[in-house]
Amino acid sequence: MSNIITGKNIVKIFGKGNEQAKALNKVNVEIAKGEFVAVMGPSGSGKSTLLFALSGMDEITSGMVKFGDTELSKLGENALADVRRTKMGFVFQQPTMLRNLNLLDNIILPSAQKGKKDTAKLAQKAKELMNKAGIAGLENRDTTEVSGGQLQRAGICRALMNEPEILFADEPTGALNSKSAEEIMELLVDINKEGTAILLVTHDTKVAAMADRVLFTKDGNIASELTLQKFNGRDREARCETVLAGMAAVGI
Ligand SMILES: Nc1ncnc2c1ncn2[C@@H]1O[C@H](COP(=O)(O)OP(=O)(O)OP(=O)(O)O)[C@@H](O)[C@H]1O
Repeated sequence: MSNIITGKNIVKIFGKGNEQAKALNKVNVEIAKGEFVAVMGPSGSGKSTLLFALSGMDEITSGMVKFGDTELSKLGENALADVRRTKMGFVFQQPTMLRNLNLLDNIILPSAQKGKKDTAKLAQKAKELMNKAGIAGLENRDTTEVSGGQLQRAGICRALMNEPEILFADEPTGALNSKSAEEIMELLVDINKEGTAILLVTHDTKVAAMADRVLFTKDGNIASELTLQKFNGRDREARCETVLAGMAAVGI
């Protein structure tokens, strides 16, 4: 299977002189098209830095990141922004929404910014996604009038508006209770089944256990990885135990 993301010898150093921190130290990583990969590791081990490097959100110090056949560092700022906007989706722990817009408008806003697309079509698409995400009927709600889980689902709908090839998610369930976290994960599993690759950073074993593969980071590198069967809605406990054993094996 061909890769959607290929990272080779990625080094990321923050700061200068005595203040330098090597957040990534020669990381090699490949993500196949349609694959669901979770990243776990101790705080400060480089998980978010890796996600930012692989998505072209942050420049790397050395090494290479490819999206398909395109080397991200060779793209100009506008071309890189275009790849991110049209081929990648982003979900963070706290979705950033504009408070003076309702949920539907927040979902379509980034896609509407280009000014070329028909707003009615975008609204239709957003409604379809909201339906799929279980938040149909909340279109006109203010962002302060929905739960954290509903807001995160809206954030995921927004990330899917452009039908990305890969979704980058940094602790998408980190601010949610366990029931909402599970619902978000089920939504991500469904999205992945439809073909969108996912790279997800998490501290939660249950969340990582739904991925096809788990990368364990330690001291700025991938210390080990675990390949699981495609999640079929069953064997959650056994999968969690496998992930826990994987963590223990690398001492995290
Ligand atoms: N903007 C920055 N400036 C300086 N150092 C940074 C910056 N961002 C991250 N770092 C450092 O890089 C290392 C990796 O950070 P990163 O945020 O990737 O870790 P993480 O595994 O995602 O941690 P957490 O689980 O706590 O979110 C840490 O030592 C961190 O202090």
